[in-house]
Amino acid sequence: MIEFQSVSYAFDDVPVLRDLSLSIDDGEFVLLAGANGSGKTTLLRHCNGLLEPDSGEVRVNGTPVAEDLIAARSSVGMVFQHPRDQFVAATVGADVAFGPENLGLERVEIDRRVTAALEAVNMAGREDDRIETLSGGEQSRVAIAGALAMEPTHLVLDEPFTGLDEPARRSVLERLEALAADGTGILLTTHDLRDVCGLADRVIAMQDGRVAVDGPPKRALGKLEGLEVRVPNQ
Ligand SMILES: Nc1ncnc2c1ncn2[C@@H]1O[C@H](COP(=O)(O)OP(=O)(O)OP(=O)(O)O)[C@@H](O)[C@H]1O
Repeated sequence: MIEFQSVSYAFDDVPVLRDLSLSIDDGEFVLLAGANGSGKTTLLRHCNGLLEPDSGEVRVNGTPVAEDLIAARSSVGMVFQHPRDQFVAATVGADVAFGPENLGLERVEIDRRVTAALEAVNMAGREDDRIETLSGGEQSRVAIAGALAMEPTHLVLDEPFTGLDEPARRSVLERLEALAADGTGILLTTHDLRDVCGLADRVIAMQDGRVAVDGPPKRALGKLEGLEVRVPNQ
């Protein structure tokens, strides 16, 4: 479970998260929507301690993030908006292995995780491919594999569909659906709910650093007017 308890955060004295409380259950598939600048990315970056609240607390599986950064970073896999900026190695296998290597795991366990993570994103056997030669969709899936290799309880993705064409988008969506079905909690930001909200358990929309709407998609969709979110035709 990821819990935000009265979290406030400001960049240079400009409030971005305002007394925000929220909890995300294990296995829940949550869409985080809202206008540009409403605070979505800032919220995500609190989930594994990339940012720390000015006040309030974030807990992952019961432990305050600030108390145990390694536990938070192992439990919450993070996939950033531009996966290209996230890669640390030249080949797929080396990149996906990087996180487990940093946990100090045995080689055999690292290899097992890399194999499983690449299978989970439909990239099995592509360890030796150079990342620069992959398509955008394949790069997104490798970035997801890198997060999965940490065997997180939650996967947090910032606009994972940016720049992807329809087949790539579909492929990433299918992977996320399969992961959610296997019990991984998913939290993803998007401005466009049109083909994701069928997969989600819950839609949260932010406005000015606060939760403006929170509920199951059917209930939330009717309340999003004015929040700059594309919704399916109803
Ligand atoms: N590093 C930073 N320094 C100063 N201000 C920042 C920084 N990062 C974000 N902000 C500001 O914080 C506010 C919230 O930004 P954030 O990226 O969380 O919004 P968002 O909802 O993810 O937006 P988008 O949909 O455009 O990605 C914005 O006003 C932004 O300008």
